[in-house]
Amino acid sequence: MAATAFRFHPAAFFSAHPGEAGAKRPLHHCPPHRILVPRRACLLRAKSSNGLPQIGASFGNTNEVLDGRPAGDGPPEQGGSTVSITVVGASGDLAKKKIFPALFALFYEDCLPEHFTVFGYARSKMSDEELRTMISRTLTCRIDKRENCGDKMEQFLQRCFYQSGQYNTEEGFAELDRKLKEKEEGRLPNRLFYLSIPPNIFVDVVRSASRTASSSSGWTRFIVEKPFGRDSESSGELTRSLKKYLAEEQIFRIDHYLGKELVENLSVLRFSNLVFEPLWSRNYIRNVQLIFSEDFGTEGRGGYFDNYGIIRDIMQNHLLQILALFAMETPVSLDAEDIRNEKVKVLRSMRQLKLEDVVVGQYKGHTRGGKSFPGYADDPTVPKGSITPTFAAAALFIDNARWDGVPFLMKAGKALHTRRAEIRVQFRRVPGNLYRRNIGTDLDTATNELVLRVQPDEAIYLKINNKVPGLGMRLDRSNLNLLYSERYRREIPDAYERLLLDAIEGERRLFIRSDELDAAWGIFTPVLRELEDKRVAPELYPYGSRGPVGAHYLAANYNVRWGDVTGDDGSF
Ligand SMILES: NC(=O)C1=CN([C@@H]2O[C@H](COP(=O)(O)OP(=O)(O)OC[C@H]3O[C@@H](n4cnc5c(N)ncnc54)[C@H](OP(=O)(O)O)[C@@H]3O)[C@@H](O)[C@H]2O)C=CC1
Ligand SMILES: O=C1O[C@H](COP(=O)(O)O)[C@@H](O)[C@H](O)[C@H]1O
Repeated sequence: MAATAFRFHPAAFFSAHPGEAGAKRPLHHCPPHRILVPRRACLLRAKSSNGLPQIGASFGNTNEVLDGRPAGDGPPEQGGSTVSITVVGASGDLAKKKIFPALFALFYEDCLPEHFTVFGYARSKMSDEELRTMISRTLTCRIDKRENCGDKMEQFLQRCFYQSGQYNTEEGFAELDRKLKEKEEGRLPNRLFYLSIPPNIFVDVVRSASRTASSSSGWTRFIVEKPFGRDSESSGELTRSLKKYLAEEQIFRIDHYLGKELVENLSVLRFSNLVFEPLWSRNYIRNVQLIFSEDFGTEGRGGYFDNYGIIRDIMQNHLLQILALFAMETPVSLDAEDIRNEKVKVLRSMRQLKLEDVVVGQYKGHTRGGKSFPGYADDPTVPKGSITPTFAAAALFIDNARWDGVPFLMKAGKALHTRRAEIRVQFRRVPGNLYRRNIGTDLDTATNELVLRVQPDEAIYLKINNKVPGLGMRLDRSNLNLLYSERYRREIPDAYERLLLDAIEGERRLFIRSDELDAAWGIFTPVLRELEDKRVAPELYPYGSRGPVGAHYLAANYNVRWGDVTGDDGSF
C-alpha cells in the first residue's frame, strides 16, 4: 500500500528545550499515562486527559448500562480486551479529513490498545482494499526521522475493514456485528461507533446499531457529531430519541473545539496561575471577546449550512463552550461531572440573547487581484434568495455575581479576510493612571489585554504598557508572548485525536452532557426563531473582507472595540 502525503517536521523528534523534562526523549509517543494496555492490571493504573486515574472506566468493564444491565456484566474475557471503532459514514468528508487520520495518529503514537480494529461503514460499495486506499490518501506522518512511518501506515491499514450497509435497517449492522465478533477473537469486546453522518439519520443508526451491533459484554459508546438539533425543541427531541436506545453514559456528544490545545489550556491558565484567577471577574475585566473567522466560504457544504447558519454552526456550540470554560467557577475536581456541573451552572446563568444584541451578515461575491470569489448565494447547493447568516456578532451576558454587566462579545464568520480563532480579554483601565499624560486622551487604548489564540499559531500573549528605553518618558505597548511554536517543538495534536482517545478511555470531560446542551439552546433559540420569523435580512459583506460594519456598532453599544481590528502591537 502506498503511503502518501508525509508531513515531516525536522527537529520535532527530540526535545532540546530546556523547559521540557527529558530532553532528547522522543516526544511523539503517547504520554505514559495515556497508553492503553489491554491488560486489566494495567488498566487500573491508566490515566486520562484530566490526569486522573480511569479506574475501571476505561478499557475493561465499566459502570455503563446497556439493555438494563451493566455493560461489563458479561462472561470473563479471555486473552484481554479489544476495541472496535466503527466510523459510520466512512465515505464522507469528515471521516476522510479528520477521523481516520486521527486514528492513525493515535496508533502511530502508541496510544491505541494493542488489540483494536477499525471498521468503515456506509452505503457506498467498497472493498476493504478500496477503503484502505481511500484512507491512505489522507494519512500523514508528523515527524522526521521516523523511518518506520510507512510500515506503521501499513500496519494501521491492515487493521481497517469495511462493511457496506443501509443506515435505517438492521441487516448491515448485523453483518457488521458478525465481522466484529470474528476480529474480536474471544477478547472482551468494547465497541465505539463514530456517527460521521448527516443529523437526519443519527437516530436510525443508533437504533439499528445499538440493537444489532452492541457489545455483548464490554462497553458500547456512540460519538455523535454536531449539529445536535436546530433549537431547544429539536435538540430535546434528538436527546429523547437517542435515550430510547442508549444510556446518557454511552453518548459522547462531540464539540471538537473542546479538544483544541489552547481550549484545554484555558483551565490550566485560570486555575494554576495565581496571577490570573484574582482578576477573573467584573472587578477587573471590562469585556471578553470570542472570535472565529474563516477565510473561505461554505464551499461544498452549502446544503448543510443553509439549514443551520453561523449562529448554530459556530456560536451555539464552539464559542459558547469556550465561554463556559472561561467563565465557570472553580470545579470541585477535574472529574468530568464536576466540570460539566460548573459549565451548566454558568450557562444557566446566562441571559437569553436578544435580537437587538445580534448583527447578521452574509458574504457576497468579490473580485480581487483579477480573481473572483463567489458569494454565498452563488453556491448551487444554497436555495435562491437564502437569508441564512454566514456572519454574526452577538453580545451575551452572564447574570451572576462574578460577571454581572460584563459583555461577552462573540463574532463568527465565513469568507472573511483571515482564518483565526481567539479569546480576547480586555481589562479595565488603571484608575487614576499616573501616566495618563503619556497615553493621550483615549485611555482605553492603554488597557491590558490577554489573548489566547486558539488557531492558527497557538499563542497566549498579554499586552502590557512599558517605557520606551531612553531618557524621555514615552510609553509603548508590548506583548508578553508565549508562542507555542517557539516554546515547544512538538506538533500539536489534532483535536480529534484527543477526543477519540478520551472516548476510548471513557473520559467524558470534553463531551457535552444533555443538560449543557439544553442550557446552550435555551440562550439562542428565541433569537434564532425571531430572526427567522421576521426574516431579518443579513448585511452583505464582500468575500475576503472584515465583515459587516454592524458588528462595530454592536460593540460600540457596550463601549467595546473589537481587539482583532486594532492590531497586535497596539502602539500609541
Ligand atoms: N465535514 C466537516 O468538516 C464537519 C462535519 N461535521 C459533522 O459531521 C457529520 C458528517 O459530516 P460530513 O462527513 O461532512 O458529511 P457528508 O455529507 O460527507 O456525509 C457522510 C456520509 O453520510 C452519507 N450520507 C450523506 N448524505 C446522506 C443522506 N442524505 N442520507 C443518508 N446518508 C447520507 C454518505 O455516505 P454513503 O452515501 O456512502 O452512505 C456520506 O459519505 C455531520 O453531522 C456534520 O455536521 C462537523 C464538523 C465539521
Ligand atoms: O464545526 C465546524 O467547524 C469548522 C471549523 O473547524 P476548525 O477546527 O477548522 O476551526 C467549520 O468550518 C464548520 O463550518 C463547522 O461545522
